[in-house]
Amino acid sequence: MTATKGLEGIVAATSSISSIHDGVLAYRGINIDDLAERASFEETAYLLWYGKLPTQSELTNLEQQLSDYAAVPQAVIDQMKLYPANANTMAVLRTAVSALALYDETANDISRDSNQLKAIKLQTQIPTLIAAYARIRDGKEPIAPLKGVSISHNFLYMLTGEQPDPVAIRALDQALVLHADHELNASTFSARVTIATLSDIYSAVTSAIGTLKGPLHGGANEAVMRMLGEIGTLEQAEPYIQRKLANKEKIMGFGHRVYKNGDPRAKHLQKMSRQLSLLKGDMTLYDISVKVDQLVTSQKGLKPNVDFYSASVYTLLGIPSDLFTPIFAISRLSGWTAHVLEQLDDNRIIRPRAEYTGAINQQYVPIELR
Ligand SMILES: CC(=O)SCCNC(=O)CCNC(=O)[C@H](O)C(C)(C)COP(=O)(O)OP(=O)(O)OC[C@H]1O[C@@H](n2cnc3c(N)ncnc32)[C@H](O)[C@@H]1OP(=O)(O)O
Ligand SMILES: O=C([O-])CC(=O)C(=O)O
Repeated sequence: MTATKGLEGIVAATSSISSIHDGVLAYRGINIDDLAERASFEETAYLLWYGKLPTQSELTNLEQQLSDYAAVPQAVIDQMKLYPANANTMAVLRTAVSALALYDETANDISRDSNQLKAIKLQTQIPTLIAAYARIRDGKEPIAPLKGVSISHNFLYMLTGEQPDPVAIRALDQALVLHADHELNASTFSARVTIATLSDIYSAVTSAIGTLKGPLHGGANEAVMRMLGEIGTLEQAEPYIQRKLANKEKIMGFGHRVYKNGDPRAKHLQKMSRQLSLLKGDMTLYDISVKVDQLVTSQKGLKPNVDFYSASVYTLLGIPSDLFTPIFAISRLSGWTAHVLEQLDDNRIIRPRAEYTGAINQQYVPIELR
């Protein structure tokens, strides 16, 4: 038995949800480029869950459910008020999603219908939790979700209490479409491992949130913004990147296990970042991002991944950086739960082997002789 470090190149599941072939990402066979330009996030979530694009009445029905279930139990909001003020926002989300399970009598029902309904509820409650926490930690009262608006609209509204700009709603919605699913990425794998033990969907999503949090995965978008902030000016970009590369430090938002010629999602986020900068009349953040992109691409041959330009997009939307990875979770919840449903449709516990590299034939030594 020989282990492959990081399971690189190992095919660990069959799936009909999303595919990556020759650098092209597709959800249920539809190219992400088409979806990013034309689909709403709600349509995309429907596509991932049900395997086809919704008709108008199917979409209206899903939107109605998302609107109906957006509120979260008051007890969970009250608990969030007791969390330490300096808590990590992904840790808060992980804890709050776990707490949601305690207030759902159907939490342990893993039938398909019940899990599908819980996926819809989680899809709309997670934005409510994140927005509520963002206000609580700023000493403000959470704002109740609006009825009859999209997830992107509601999230931006619940953060500020103001009606968001349609351009901001569209930008966030497109970002959510782009992040919704990505084959067997680390957090989705976590979700599948958890549900494959016949645990429950809340446990699977909690595992996935904990996995997405890491800076080698979803946590990279927040780390990108930290880096762009440290760089500060266009002139500083080159010396900063040279220093990092000379110290063999990783540049966050670059590189990918699966894409070696570039992440097909990055160009959409770059375009969005440019458009938002033009609208703002301030190109600084975009120009620094492009400079870093050029430097890392030319000097390391590494291309930006989905996390790189999403950092400037969210910042230009006025979103604080500790909410970037939670926003990724809002989107990826659709993919995680689609994978949970798929895993349970044809389940087998996921239990690979390890290549043992430790000592062998050791004797037990009594404690007084050690
Ligand atoms: C949504 C997402 O999860 S997208 C990924 C988000 N993560 C990041 O942006 C973090 C930065 N990137 C990375 O750490 C990696 O590229 C990962 C985690 C995405 C992929 O990791 P792996 O497939 O294991 O690639 P690995 O780390 O082996 O990289 C291969 C080589 O490129 C180097 N490399 C990879 N990414 C980077 C980077 N961002 N900066 C500098 N060097 C890098 C590695 O150091 C390694 O060099 P070596 O062969 O000299 O040791
Ligand atoms: O697939 C991966 O390894 C990481 C990624 O890009 C994602 O989860 O969107």
